[in-house]
Amino acid sequence: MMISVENLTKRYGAVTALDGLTFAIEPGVVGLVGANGAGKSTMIKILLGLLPATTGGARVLDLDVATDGPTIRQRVGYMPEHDCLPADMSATEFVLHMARMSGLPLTAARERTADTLRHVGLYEERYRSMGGYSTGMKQRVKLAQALVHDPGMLLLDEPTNGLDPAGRDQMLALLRRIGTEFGIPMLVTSHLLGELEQVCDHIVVVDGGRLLRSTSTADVTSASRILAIEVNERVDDLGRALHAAGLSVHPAGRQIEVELVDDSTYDIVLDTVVQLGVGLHRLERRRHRMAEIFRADPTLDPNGQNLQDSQGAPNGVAQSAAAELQQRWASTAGPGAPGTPHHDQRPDEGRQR
Ligand SMILES: Nc1ncnc2c1ncn2[C@@H]1O[C@H](COP(=O)(O)OP(=O)(O)OP(=O)(O)O)[C@@H](O)[C@H]1O
Repeated sequence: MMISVENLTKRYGAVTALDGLTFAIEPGVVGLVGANGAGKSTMIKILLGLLPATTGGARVLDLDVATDGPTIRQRVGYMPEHDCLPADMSATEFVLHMARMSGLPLTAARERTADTLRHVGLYEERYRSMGGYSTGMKQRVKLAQALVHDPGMLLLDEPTNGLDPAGRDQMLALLRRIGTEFGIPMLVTSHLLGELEQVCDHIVVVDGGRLLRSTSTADVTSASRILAIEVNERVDDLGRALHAAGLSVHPAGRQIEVELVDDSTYDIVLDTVVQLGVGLHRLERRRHRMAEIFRADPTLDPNGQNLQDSQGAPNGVAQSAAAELQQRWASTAGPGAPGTPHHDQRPDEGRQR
């Protein structure tokens, strides 16, 4: 097991930060997701053996956090959430210092520092003072110092915090590469479920210190029976034509979704696209999204907006918009007819990433 947690409770005076958590996770890229204050940082500090549990316990790489803290911290690389970098040092000086602190001889530490900074994507800038770095560059240095001593596992606290959408995507891709190419298992925290499900093999969801769900991502995000179609023009015409051809059609922003009945559904879609003479940009099976399990069961999701990322509109909005457009395509009046509103954006579409 990479991490196992048993009946773990942590109280700070009257505040219960973790409340009787039990779960076990195999090595891989694992996400710990929860709104701000859910208890993620507390969990990481307990796993590092830096903070004692109030009751219950945990094991990391089969070591007991209560008694084996120093060994855990030798074997695990830790990226803290907050900015902790000395402004007047360069990335090279800082990461080299951390490599030396972890016990590497000077030559090896120099080599590892250069390699690690290159892996995280810091090049010429690595000789400049970190005070002038962007948030993205600082996050990369924090990641590099966690990696430099070749740890057996990583604990990363909010590595995408403060990054713009492009920076988030780059950081997530980097983490995925570290997990798969270098084979380093990791626990990464975020308050955004949508971004963790892109890169994690397993997700643990906490809320108010309690466990909501611990699940393999593949179990939840398996392929759905929905085909997404994107064309270069005349989306409404295509929607009407597919409906007329007998398919169950739903608008989805600039895309159209149809229910996949069997292989003939693909033929109908392709024939219809050819008949209309429009350009086909994309035809693919949708995957389920993890937020759907929370939408399906509101009792699991007391802080839905936080867990659902930026797509957390209530499901009813999607349903009524879909019904309206379904009607529009079924009728001959076409778009623009009175009483046919155009808010055809489903909550899981138009993601601003
Ligand atoms: N040292 C402390 N003393 C008292 N309360 C604390 C302390 N550290 C955390 N808490 C409280 O414990 C709860 C969990 O905090 P924690 O920092 O673990 O959450 P988090 O999920 O990491 O949130 P964030 O992403 O905002 O850091 C919060 O209610 C927080 O206010």
